[in-house]
Amino acid sequence: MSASTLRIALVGNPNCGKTALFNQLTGGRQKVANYAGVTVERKEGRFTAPSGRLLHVLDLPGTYSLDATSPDEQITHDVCAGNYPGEPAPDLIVCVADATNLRLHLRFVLEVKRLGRPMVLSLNMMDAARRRGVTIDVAELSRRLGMPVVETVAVRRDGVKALIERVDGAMPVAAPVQPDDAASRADLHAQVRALMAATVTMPRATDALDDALDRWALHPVFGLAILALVMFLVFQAVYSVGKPMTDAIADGFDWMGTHVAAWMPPGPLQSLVTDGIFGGIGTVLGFLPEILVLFVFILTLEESGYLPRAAFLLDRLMVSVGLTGRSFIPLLSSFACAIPGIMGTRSITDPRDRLATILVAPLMTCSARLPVYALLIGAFIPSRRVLGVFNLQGMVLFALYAIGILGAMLVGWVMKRIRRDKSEHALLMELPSYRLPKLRDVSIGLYERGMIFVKRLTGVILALTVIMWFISTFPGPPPGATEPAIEYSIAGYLGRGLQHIFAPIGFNWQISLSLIPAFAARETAVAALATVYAVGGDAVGGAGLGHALAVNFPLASALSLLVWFAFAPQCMSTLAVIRRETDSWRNVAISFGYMFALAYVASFITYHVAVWLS
Ligand SMILES: Nc1nc2c(ncn2[C@@H]2O[C@H](COP(=O)(O)OP(=O)(O)OP(=O)(O)O)[C@@H](O)[C@H]2O)c(=O)[nH]1
Ligand SMILES: [Mg+2]
Repeated sequence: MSASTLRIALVGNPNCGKTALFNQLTGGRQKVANYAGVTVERKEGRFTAPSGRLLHVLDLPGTYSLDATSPDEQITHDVCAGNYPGEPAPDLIVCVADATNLRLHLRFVLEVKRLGRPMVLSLNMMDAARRRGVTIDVAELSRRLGMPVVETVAVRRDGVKALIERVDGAMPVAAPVQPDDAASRADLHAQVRALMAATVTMPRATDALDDALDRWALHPVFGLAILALVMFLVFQAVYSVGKPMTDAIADGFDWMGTHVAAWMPPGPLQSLVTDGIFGGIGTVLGFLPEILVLFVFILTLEESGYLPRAAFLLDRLMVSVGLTGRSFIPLLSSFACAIPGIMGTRSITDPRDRLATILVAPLMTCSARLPVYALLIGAFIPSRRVLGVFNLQGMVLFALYAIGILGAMLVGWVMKRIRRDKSEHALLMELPSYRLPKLRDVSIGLYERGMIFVKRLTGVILALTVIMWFISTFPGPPPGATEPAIEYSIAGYLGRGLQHIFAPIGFNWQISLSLIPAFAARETAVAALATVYAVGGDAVGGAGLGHALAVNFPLASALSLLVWFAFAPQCMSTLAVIRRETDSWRNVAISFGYMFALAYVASFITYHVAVWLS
């Protein structure tokens, strides 16, 4: 590495804005959110400072202390101490502190100082500090700490100038700080108090708005009512706002498919394009608006500071079902996808709580299941108003999410019964200030999610759809065949084979077959059904797949399929992440096995009750 490159590590307590700073410096798009424990991995970025010097920046998980207690904190500890495999200690530690909460954050600054490495303190969130009337004597703080101190506002483009100027100065940027003598080591708190007294004036009252909001949000009764209302509104909105857009996209694709097909000679290629690409992929793409609406809400909630409050409210309940309040945010992330959810469990200190959370995370309805739900609900549930305001389809969607959550509670409770050590941990979690979400952050988050979806669509889902089209088309029917052509194809044989397993829960061969690609990516079940029915001669463009299903499929089977997807075994990528995060094949087997059994039994009951009732 040349002498002019500088390796900087951003460290600090959780939620002080390290990642926001990292993104601002490097132009990165790492996830920023208003709760502790967002970053759980080491992330690297680089940028060229005005002087031409190349700066390597490391964003690290937040930690309250260098005595690591959870897997994510361990990473920060190892990087700072120079013990991280394959990586020398950073040239400069930029310790980030929340200027509105220095009483807490300075303690960590002093702890890092003991490492005796070159160090700069970044007083972040200076905008919020000024607004609240906090004043800090930066020069005096710098003198007392024996290190450069700069003010930053990580969420503003010009808010990191002072930090860049500081680190872009002559090398070395900062001399190694002198560790304090052993006598004063014992009492970090006394040191913090002395520093605070000499350099910081705090306004007497804390943030009045936060307190006022918390009186409602943390109220044992109103708080829960508000939480339930928030969740309910989210699913209503997904339906009311997303559905019309979905229909428009589906119609657009149908129109395009018909026009493209008119240009092509009839034959296998035309069938691939209309049935496979436009029918299959187009149908899945149509669900993008619903997914994005869901994410507008998730991202807004994440940035608002409300989530840790919800975690507090639910802690008692979560502990009683063998989880912890700490599980709440990883489980909520699993609504996007179980993979970030499972990785988010790294901030859970207790290994058993962590494992329990990992095992139930895939029960949360991930966004890949949304197209499947939306398709089946659209086909089978009438679009009616209930009590004049609520949309029945939206209510069924909400119920499906609720089934996943109840399933997770049940499984957590059973695991708690099984495990011998029943100790519980009190929930210690910081409540961040409420914050109005920034349009820019929400837009970046939405763009990222949208791109993930489109990449899946043009990657794995497209590939699987082409394969599905191929096996549904070949081999062609023998001369003199009496059944529809698809019955003689590979898909027909495979589907009928699988049907032996799934007939007891009401699945026909087409559905049984669609479960295979769904194991790679859930949405593909929709594309696969569209392709299979299209090749089989049904019109699936626009709202056609819904009609094809409604005609070919009894209601009992549809309900059974919905319940199947609520509990269905995780996709392959989730299993791979469980393997990586727990380092055990046994956990993978347990996780897959219990979900398969749960899904099968629940669908079996649903199917037979529905048949009996109808
Ligand atoms: N007002 C204001 N908000 C900020 C500033 N810096 C960060 N934030 C907000 O603070 C919250 C936390 O920011 P992150 O960058 O995720 O914090 P982090 O330190 O990376 O947190 P962990 O990864 O959990 O350790 C987000 O809501 C940011 O939008 C700032 O300078 N001013
Ligand atoms: Mg972070």
